[in-house]
Amino acid sequence: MTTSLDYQCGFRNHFATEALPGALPQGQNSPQRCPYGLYAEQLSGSAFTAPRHHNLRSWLYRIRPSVVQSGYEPLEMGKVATSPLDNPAADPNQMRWDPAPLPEAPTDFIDGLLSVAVNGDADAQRGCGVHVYAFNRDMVERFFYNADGELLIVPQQGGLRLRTELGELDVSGGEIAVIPRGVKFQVRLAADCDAARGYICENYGMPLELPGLGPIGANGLANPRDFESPVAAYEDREGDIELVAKFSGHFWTTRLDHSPLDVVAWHGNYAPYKYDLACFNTINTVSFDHPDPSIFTVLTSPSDTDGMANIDFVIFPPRWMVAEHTFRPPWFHRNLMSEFMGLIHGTYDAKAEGFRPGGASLHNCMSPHGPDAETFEKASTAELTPQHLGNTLAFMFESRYVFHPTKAALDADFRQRDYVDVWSTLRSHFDPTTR
Ligand SMILES: O=C(O)Cc1cc(O)ccc1O
Ligand SMILES: [Fe+2]
Repeated sequence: MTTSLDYQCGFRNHFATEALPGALPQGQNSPQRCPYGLYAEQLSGSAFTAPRHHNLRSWLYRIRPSVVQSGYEPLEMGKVATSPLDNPAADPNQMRWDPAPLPEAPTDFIDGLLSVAVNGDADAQRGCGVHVYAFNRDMVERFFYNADGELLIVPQQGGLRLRTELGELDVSGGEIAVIPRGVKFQVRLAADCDAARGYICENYGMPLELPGLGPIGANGLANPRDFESPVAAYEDREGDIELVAKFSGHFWTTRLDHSPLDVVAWHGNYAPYKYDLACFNTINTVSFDHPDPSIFTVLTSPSDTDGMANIDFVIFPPRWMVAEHTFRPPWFHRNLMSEFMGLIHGTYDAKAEGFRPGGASLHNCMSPHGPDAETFEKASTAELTPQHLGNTLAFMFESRYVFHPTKAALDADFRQRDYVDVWSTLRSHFDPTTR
């Protein structure tokens, strides 16, 4: 039996939490001596001088400071790629993949990572890596941190227990979690499952934030109070421990003689968080036409250009469809922004079949896409009564930077090489004599 976890609520609140009474220093960050003999350590997720609304840092009170580690050695991780690739291979073809198979051999979260597409430049802190994970073993004596970006984890199958320096989070299909850049953590399977699969957006750029709501007003879409961060939890454990780092596109490994999850208390606004996508307050048309999918933005990582996201995380949640005299599914389109999509469960309203839960699609900058032929025929003649689209949860990582699929993804036997055929039977219906 797993115990259910406590959380602190609110998006990026200035949290304060202690696992032992009085462990958190009061009134200052760096007392001459911290309670319980703890060490103080600041973890900065932004430049010290970032504007206040982008300034991210937490103070950690831990049993040993993070500097207590030995030297890092390179670790071969052939299936994980970072942008820019050595041989970038983006092309304008629409691409789609079936779900990555679950492993048969014992595989933990790190070994179960496979990169699908990457963009931007990790060292320049722009763009992202899109990965899928599939694993069947807990990380036990192994921990991980990522200096290249924050990790947006989108579970598709199976529950995860994320054990982080700042406390623990449980997430499963329909929820998401974000592990900030640099935070040490390990991933275990939820008690009731023996394998897990999902998607990861490794965001090299500005940390994800809630989108501005403009004329929507003060409420709606993802509401801040529905985000949950962990309470402090620590283990005082010695052993032969491995700490894996991803740094500048490469993996590195070092040994520790203790668990890095030794933070007894912390305060600040730089912390992991989770969010249940079912909490999303979906706003859509109640008159006509299919709005742009930006209306479904959960989180956004801005770039240096206003309105052009480094990454938008967008969902297509269960909702009512009520538009009158409208072709209701997504329209045919070409987009400056590049679109990577995944399906958490159910069916996506632009694709009658072929886009399977756990699968993925990539429609790069200006590559045409839209409803498949079967969806187009059905939706063009459907009776436009209010319809509840219940069994569906898709998402998109939309980016201003072109995605470069990895060689592994291009060569994967679960890639659908005939994807473009889903549109091949769309014929001309043009008749200049009939309106
Ligand atoms: O291409 C897609 O399926 C994603 C998408 C959905 C939608 O409702 C409108 C535009 C868009 O790019
Ligand atoms: Fe699209």
